[in-house]
Amino acid sequence: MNPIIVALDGPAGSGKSSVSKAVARRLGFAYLDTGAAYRALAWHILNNAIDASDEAAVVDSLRTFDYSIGTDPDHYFVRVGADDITDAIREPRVTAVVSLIARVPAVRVHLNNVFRSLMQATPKPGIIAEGRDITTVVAPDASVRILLTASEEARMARRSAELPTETQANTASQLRARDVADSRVSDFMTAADGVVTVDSTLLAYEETIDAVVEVITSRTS
Ligand SMILES: Nc1ncnc2c1ncn2[C@@H]1O[C@H](COP(=O)(O)OP(=O)(O)O)[C@@H](O)[C@H]1O
Ligand SMILES: Nc1ccn([C@@H]2O[C@H](COP(=O)(O)OP(=O)(O)O)[C@@H](O)[C@H]2O)c(=O)n1
Repeated sequence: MNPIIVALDGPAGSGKSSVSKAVARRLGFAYLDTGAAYRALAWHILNNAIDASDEAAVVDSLRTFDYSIGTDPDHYFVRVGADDITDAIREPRVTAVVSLIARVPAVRVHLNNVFRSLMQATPKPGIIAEGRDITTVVAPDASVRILLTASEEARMARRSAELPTETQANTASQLRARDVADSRVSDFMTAADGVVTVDSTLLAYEETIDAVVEVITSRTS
């Protein structure tokens, strides 16, 4: 049987990764972090000293991009070849170049095919895939489509709490710049037709999980 697909989009720091992972655990679903693939490609490019602004070189680097990701929420990992880069892809040097490579159309086409294969191959009854364009481009026919939002202030406070070595001002300006760059590629600030918005600004973390689970169960049972 085809797995139930849940598509979830939103801006940086809205809670996509942490909430999707927790929701997947609760429902016995798999979890697909699509941003990790863009981050892994950015890491691969830095690792091979390729200029991230050179589109042709970025596209060429896909030939040697041997990517794998864990979709079990309890065994999450990100690898390129034999390198485990689960933590390395969160480093600010990777975050700083990821939007540059994510704007390249051939990169998006390549990764979207990877995402669709991973979703179809899940051994679980469902999979929750999160990113920027899952509800609109990667899986517009998903059974459930959600936009997870939060005010810019809340998102910045959350990201700052995760990156204690960075100054708050640095984290905020990087997050803002990335949202601006990313929103030129995908519209993840407004819900497309049929997409349910969950605003987490005034919700506690557990309440956000409950709200997303409620949207999914009300549409799949
Ligand atoms: N109400 C909330 N909803 C979602 N996340 C929250 C909430 N309150 C605090 N957080 C925290 O904010 C952070 C959001 O980060 P993350 O899940 O990586 O977001 P994204 O994947 O959208 O960038 C996590 O550390 C999460 O625990
Ligand atoms: N579906 C997606 C997911 C991520 N991305 C890109 O990948 C980057 C990292 O995504 P992420 O989800 O890990 O970022 P955070 O929101 O967790 O900070 C984004 O800034 C986008 O440039 C994308 O273009 N499309």
